[in-house]
Amino acid sequence: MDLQTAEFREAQAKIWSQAFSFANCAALKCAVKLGIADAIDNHDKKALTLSELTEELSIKPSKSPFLQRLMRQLVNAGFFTEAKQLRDDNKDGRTTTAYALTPVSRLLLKNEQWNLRGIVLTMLDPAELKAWSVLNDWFKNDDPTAFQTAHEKNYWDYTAENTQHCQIFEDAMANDSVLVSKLLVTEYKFLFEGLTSLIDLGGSTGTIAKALAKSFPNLKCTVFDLPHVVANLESTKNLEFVGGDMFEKLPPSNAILLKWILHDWNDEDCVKILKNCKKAIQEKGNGGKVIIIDTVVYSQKNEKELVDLQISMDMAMVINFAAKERTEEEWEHLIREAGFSGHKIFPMYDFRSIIEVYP
Ligand SMILES: C[S@@+](CC[C@H](N)C(=O)[O-])C[C@H]1O[C@@H](n2cnc3c(N)ncnc32)[C@H](O)[C@@H]1O
Repeated sequence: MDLQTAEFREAQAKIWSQAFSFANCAALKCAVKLGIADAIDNHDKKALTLSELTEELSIKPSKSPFLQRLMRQLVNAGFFTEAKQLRDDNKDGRTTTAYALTPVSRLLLKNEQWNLRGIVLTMLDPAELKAWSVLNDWFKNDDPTAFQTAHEKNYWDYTAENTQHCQIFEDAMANDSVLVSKLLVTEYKFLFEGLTSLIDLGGSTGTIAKALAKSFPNLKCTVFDLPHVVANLESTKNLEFVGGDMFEKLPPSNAILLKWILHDWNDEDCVKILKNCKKAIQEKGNGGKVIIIDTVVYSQKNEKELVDLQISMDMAMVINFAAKERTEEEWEHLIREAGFSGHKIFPMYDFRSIIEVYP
């Protein structure tokens, strides 16, 4: 092998950089856990020097040089930026470097309504990473999922038994649902007009159902999720929480919303869930619909970052659930198999699409 060819250099550089690509993820998680974005944002100048950041984060002064290295990693990855500012102690105009937020790190702020802190903490939770780390073992054993190989339980049983994992998972779901709710009650309001009842199946702690119940006071919204998820959640005038199993009989309803549900299940289970939904809608009478919010893989062919993300999300579905993200053809097949008469796809926002399904 000729070590001097461009091809060889590129190949070995690619392996090195991929083997270290976890460093950006780990640094991002560390930034969330330390609260770096909030420390910067809470400061009057909206920028902090290394010594100020060391103090604000209560970091041991002896570790300050290492904090500088973490910040370099985070700046290099585009999470933060470096700004020049006048030194407080210097009257001759000398400047010092201070760290400031970028549009990316604004999404790590605790009080930012669109924050994605839960997504970062869930995807990089040790329980999730352990499942990725046993993927090779899983390919050679009989376990249903790599998550099962890692934890000897399926994802939902593990989450039910681990309060901390349950909490960060629910936070992650709520993170995404804030954005989706906003779009549903504005740009996609027409989907809900005329409906009298809706079940948000697997609706977690109800972020979307709450937004719909508020925007449509005459729509009776029900969040139907596993009993431990909805226990102790307070119902209001047109919003109620019901604990149960989506594979069992569902309450009759005009419409059923399935957001990020079907990608957690294999085709056979999806058909069971969809058939269950159809029964619940038909029992209510008057048409009705299922509204699926999920990924339609490769629908943004020209946007490499989104395609990369969808491929990685698909791997996460393999690892946790032996399930999948689906292409338009795969969605069509599922919907037909479940006995629905038709559907329409609306590309919603980045990697999210809405699929309106008619009984
Ligand atoms: C990926 S999360 C989606 C949550 C929510 N729809 C959202 O997008 O924010 C899947 C949800 O399905 C729920 N779930 C899993 N198995 C279930 C079952 N057998 N019956 C009812 N809900 C279930 C989980 O508790 C979880 O809240």
